[in-house]
Order: sequence, then structure tokens, then C-alpha cells
Amino acid sequence: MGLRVDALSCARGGRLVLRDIGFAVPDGEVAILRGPNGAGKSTLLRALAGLAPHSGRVEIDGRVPDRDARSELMAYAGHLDAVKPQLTVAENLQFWADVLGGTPGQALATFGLERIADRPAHLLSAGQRRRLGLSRLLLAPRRIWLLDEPTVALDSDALLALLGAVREHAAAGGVIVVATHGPIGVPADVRVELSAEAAHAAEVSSDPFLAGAWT
Ligand SMILES: Nc1ncnc2c1ncn2[C@@H]1O[C@H](COP(=O)(O)OP(=O)(O)OP(=O)(O)O)[C@@H](O)[C@H]1O
Repeated sequence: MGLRVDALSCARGGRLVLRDIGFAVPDGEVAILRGPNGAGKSTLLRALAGLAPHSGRVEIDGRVPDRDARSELMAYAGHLDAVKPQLTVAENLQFWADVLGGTPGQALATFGLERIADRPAHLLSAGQRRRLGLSRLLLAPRRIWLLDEPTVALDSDALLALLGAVREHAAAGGVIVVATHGPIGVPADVRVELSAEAAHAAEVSSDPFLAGAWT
């Protein structure tokens, strides 16, 4: 049981970025996505979250959930943090709580946001904004966490909070998929290596001009 990905391919801007990706992450395990800039880590997370069209199969507990069921099971924390700049920190959390369920209290405390709860999000530093974005993970329980470079801009306290949250989620049977260039402080149970060369080769071979179709 857990997450299983088979033969996933995904194009962006008309170029094939991911080709035939397959891996499985059992319940309670952490998968790390690695690969150079542009290899497709963010694309893969977005595809899993249902935010980028793709081919192939994404199974959860042996079934392919429909789009709504998938989003009920997954929480995606991407680069843009999904923070609404005009709302305060507390209002952002309340907004997400209204959408996702849950209550903001624990999320505020875990990521050390209480002191800045009344600050408008557009005034936050990069690390504060990232803390706020990550705090959404704790609002409503979602089995599968998809984390895109979650440690960027975090100080050591916030990093500890994130690691604690990841460990707790895994211990409770959750599945975590993390794209990162650096260490995240928890051992990887599953490693998924994406290579820019594979994507580039796919781009080249799928280009009819370069493939010689017009010669
Ligand atoms: N919206 C888009 N339209 C067209 N191409 C895109 C788009 N977003 C990303 N790409 C391309 O898709 C490829 C994969 O990008 P992606 O962001 O998934 O890589 P990444 O492995 O996460 O990179 P990084 O380590 O730099 O964050 C890149 O070649 C990129 O230029």
C-alpha cells in the first residue's frame, strides 16, 4: 500500500520533460527526488499533485483515484508557497483551513508563526513565507505530502520543525515525496534519480526536424 507511479511521462511547453518514470513509495516511507536543474523534479511533483497533465498511472493503495479523490489524498507544497500577500499570516491559515479543513492553532505554533500572526504576508521574509507555506501541511491530514525544495530559506529552528513534521507524518503511515538538492535530515527510503540528459534525449528524439523527418 502507498503510492505507485508507472510509466509517467509529462510535457511542458511542448517538450517532453519526463519519460517513463516509475517508482513506488510504501506507507510510512520518504522518497527523495534528485537531479540537476531542469531535470523535471518540480514537474514530477506537479504531475503527481494533478497540476500538470501527464500520461501513465498514479496509484494510491492499488487504485487510480479520480482527480478529486487524488487532491483529497495529497498535499503539495511548491515553490510559490501559495501565500496570499494581502492577508495576514493568521488570515492566510484561516483561509486554507476553510478550504482544506482543520484549525490553524497547531500549524501556527509548530512553525513558530505566532509572533507574526498579524503581519501581512507581503511583508514576510523569504523564510517566514516558506514557514507559512509549509504550515498548510499540518492543517488537514493528507496521506501524501509532495514537497518541492522545502528547506530553502529555512533557519535551523524551522528546519527542525519541518523534520519533526516529516518524521511524525511518516510514523503515522504517511508517504512523503521530496524534491531537494541538499540533505533534508531524514534518511531516504526510496531514491528517484532524474537525469537532464534523459529529458534532453527525449526532447531531441521527439523533435521531427532533429529526428530527420524533414530531410
Ligand atoms: N511552464 C513551463 N513551460 C515550459 N517549460 C517549462 C515550464 N516549467 C518548466 N519547464 C521546463 O521543464 C523542465 C523541467 O523543469 P523543472 O522545474 O521540473 O525542473 P527541476 O528539476 O525542478 O529544476 P530545478 O532543480 O532547477 O528546480 C525545464 O527544462 C524547464 O525549462
